Amino acid sequence: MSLAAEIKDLTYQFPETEQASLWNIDLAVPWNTRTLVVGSNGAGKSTLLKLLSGKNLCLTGHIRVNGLDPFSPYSMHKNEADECQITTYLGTEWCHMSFINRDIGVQELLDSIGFKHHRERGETLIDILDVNVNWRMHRLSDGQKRRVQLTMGLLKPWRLLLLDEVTVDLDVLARSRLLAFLAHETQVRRCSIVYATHIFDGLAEWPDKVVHLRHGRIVEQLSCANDIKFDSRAAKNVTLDANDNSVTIGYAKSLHPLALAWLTQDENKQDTQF
Ligand SMILES: Nc1ncnc2c1ncn2[C@@H]1O[C@H](COP(=O)(O)OP(=O)(O)OP(=O)(O)O)[C@@H](O)[C@H]1O
Repeated sequence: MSLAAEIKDLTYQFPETEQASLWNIDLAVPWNTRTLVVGSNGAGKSTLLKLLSGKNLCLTGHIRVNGLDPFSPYSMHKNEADECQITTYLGTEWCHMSFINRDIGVQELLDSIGFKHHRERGETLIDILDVNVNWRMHRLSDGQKRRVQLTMGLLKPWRLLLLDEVTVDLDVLARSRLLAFLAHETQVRRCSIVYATHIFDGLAEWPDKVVHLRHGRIVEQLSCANDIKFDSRAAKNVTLDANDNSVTIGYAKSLHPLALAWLTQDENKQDTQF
């Protein structure tokens, strides 16, 4: 099978709405790749990811994940031959689930979803996301809850990971480590990631492809290797070349490197100061 996901001529309209949220979408997601989806609020990013995850039924167009219709009950969870889930969708809806605010321990939650079968992955994630298994959910900050969500959501390996703006309340250090872990996953095993976000710090070299959604339509698809150049001497922040569809990005002012350095220092000082 040559593609992790494939969408052809997909138009999607929610029931009881007057116009479609996605129009004529064509997208190919090869194996071992990372695709970043960029677009304004309401552009259709979540709708696209939910269709790929099989949460919504698509009646027009063609959509396949791991070669199967994601809405079919056969394709949803397990790949018969291995321990992988076909898709994992992680979105912000998790915050509204009732158990998030219950007096329940993190280890108990992890055990309930099969931590002992995926102990090595689980321990790596706990480490990366700096989760304390003795935490009680009802006493956590939003960012700590998000770390638990990600540890739980990423515990079982997947074939296609759909990330719907779930790094928004992670600190820069946790986010940077998570992005590195995810990139590594796509390099060492057969899987791919589609990630919709509004936060671009630390993502310059992360994706293979950047997809621009505007009002439900894909208006640009850039290959990071072929179409995007970073040039610190460029006169403008961004130059879009209409002839060959390429982009040159100049020096971008950002406090991200400073925040990353400070949090790394904070972590090293934690043990000695307290
Ligand atoms: N359940 C729903 N019922 C009807 N319309 C919906 C529903 N969910 C989303 N829409 C509409 O579909 C369009 C795309 O919404 P979507 O949530 O995919 O945008 P998005 O790009 O993820 O936005 P954001 O950046 O704000 O999360 C919007 O016009 C929205 O109003």
